[in-house]
Amino acid sequence: MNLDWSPTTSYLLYSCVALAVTFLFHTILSMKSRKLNQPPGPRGLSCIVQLLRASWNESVPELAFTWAKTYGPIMYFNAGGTKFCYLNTPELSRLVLAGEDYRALTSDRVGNFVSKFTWYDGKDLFFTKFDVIQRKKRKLFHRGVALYGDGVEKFEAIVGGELDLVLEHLDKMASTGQDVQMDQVLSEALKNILVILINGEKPSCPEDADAIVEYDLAVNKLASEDIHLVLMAAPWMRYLPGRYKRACDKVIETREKAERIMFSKMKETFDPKNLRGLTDVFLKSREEPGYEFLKDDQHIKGVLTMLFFAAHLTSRATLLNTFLILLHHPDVTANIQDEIDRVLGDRPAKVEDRQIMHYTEAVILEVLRYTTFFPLICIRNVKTDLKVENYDIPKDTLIISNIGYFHRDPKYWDDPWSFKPERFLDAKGQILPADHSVRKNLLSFGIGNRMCPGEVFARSRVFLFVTRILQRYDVMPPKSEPLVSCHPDNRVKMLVRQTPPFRCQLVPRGSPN
Ligand code: HEM
Repeated sequence: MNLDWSPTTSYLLYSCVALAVTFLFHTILSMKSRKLNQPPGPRGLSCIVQLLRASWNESVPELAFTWAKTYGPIMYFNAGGTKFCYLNTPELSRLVLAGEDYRALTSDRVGNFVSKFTWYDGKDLFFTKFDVIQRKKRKLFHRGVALYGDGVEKFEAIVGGELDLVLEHLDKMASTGQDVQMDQVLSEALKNILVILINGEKPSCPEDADAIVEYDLAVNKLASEDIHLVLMAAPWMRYLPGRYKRACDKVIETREKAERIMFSKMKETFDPKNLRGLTDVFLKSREEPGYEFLKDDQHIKGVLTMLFFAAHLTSRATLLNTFLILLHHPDVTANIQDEIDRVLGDRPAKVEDRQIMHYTEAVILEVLRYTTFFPLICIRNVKTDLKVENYDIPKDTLIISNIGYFHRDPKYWDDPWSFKPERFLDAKGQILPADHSVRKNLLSFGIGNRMCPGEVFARSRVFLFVTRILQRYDVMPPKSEPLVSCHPDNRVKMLVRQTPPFRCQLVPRGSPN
């Protein structure tokens, strides 16, 4: 047999051996803590091999799903020195992440390789402790987004403006009778709205929004399981030529431009009497007592670029999943259109209409459950040793809520792999209240002190998009290609899983076809 020891083969072999040794070393070190009554879970070499294989194939959530079936409601394992505890039920997620006895101990996140590398050693808003600085940043986020009072009107105007452009674009395409590339048209509007939220104004040219998206995709690649799990255990891998170094280099390469657009350009034209968007809110606040830490530009840059990361692909996934699912469920589309005709007639929806358009709201909740495109969430760090259900969870374990598993567990959801908005409605067709047991089992936005602060923004925006587009068009499968499957397995695998590109036909409502 002729073995060809090319540089790539040697590199791969070297990397695999080095990684296996690193993981094994940490696992042996962790054996001494075995005396504790830790929750069940995979152990030893088999755990490492399965994890390495899954991270290579970007299928850690699938592995977590299988393990949850094997090990039950709570599981624990050690991956190369990082201790993980997965909560595989909504009850345990609520208890450990938000319960009175636990939440003070489980509200921290810690910097990991991605946050340290990308956001100046953890000067962001996500991978941080729940300390005074974090709470102040969250407060400024709410002040800047201001989805209350006049803020709602401003939000409706921004989204409405972008939707006008979307409809103009769609009208042109629909009039040619050609299929519409839905993901492209909607993504464009979504990213513009985020840039407006951050800067207070539209990107000065399309390339600016694209540059931010390019940076965002680079960070997502670095944060994806296949890369970051390995870099967490073996940070030195970033210096070796190959996929890990490439991922790190891409972040550095794209960061400068994104920060120039979101921060430096705004700083140059900042006027404290005329606050345009979130960047200005942060710039102004650094003059307030208690907010001096913001005089370090890296804190503001870290928050802004991290916000784009938190908001962009999650919103994109929700909106595109909604349309892809509607294409497969014409009955659901017809029900939404009935509700639009009954409640709105020809006027565009307002955010407050969410409270009376129960069916549309139920569809959005079911999209979040059925697709669960962000399957492993929360990622909190345990502050001290914990006892959960008689099990010992050591200090510094990472707690993860495995919503990818329990959002599809038949114990909580009847026929979980079917799309059924009715599960969120009562017998009178009213949306179940947020404290209803069914709603409480849906944890797409997390729970507790670190729950997603962008939930209202995200759900309101999807609502405005869906109602406006379905008010105008019937959406139908494409003529030029088979309809892409809407099954959650058929997704582009990354940290926040995305629909594959898809087309559809848009036919103006009421026109003969
Ligand atoms: C459907 C869309 C979205 C989903 C599913 C989602 C989901 C999540 C989840 C699961 C977390 C972690 C929560 C926890 O640990 O308990 C989170 C955190 C966060 N999200 Fe969202 N998110 C979405 C949209 C947004 C948007 C639009 C924004 C901003 C405008 C945003 C900003 C944030 C921030 C800043 C955090 C970190 C909060 C903290 O650590 O204190 N998200 N999100």
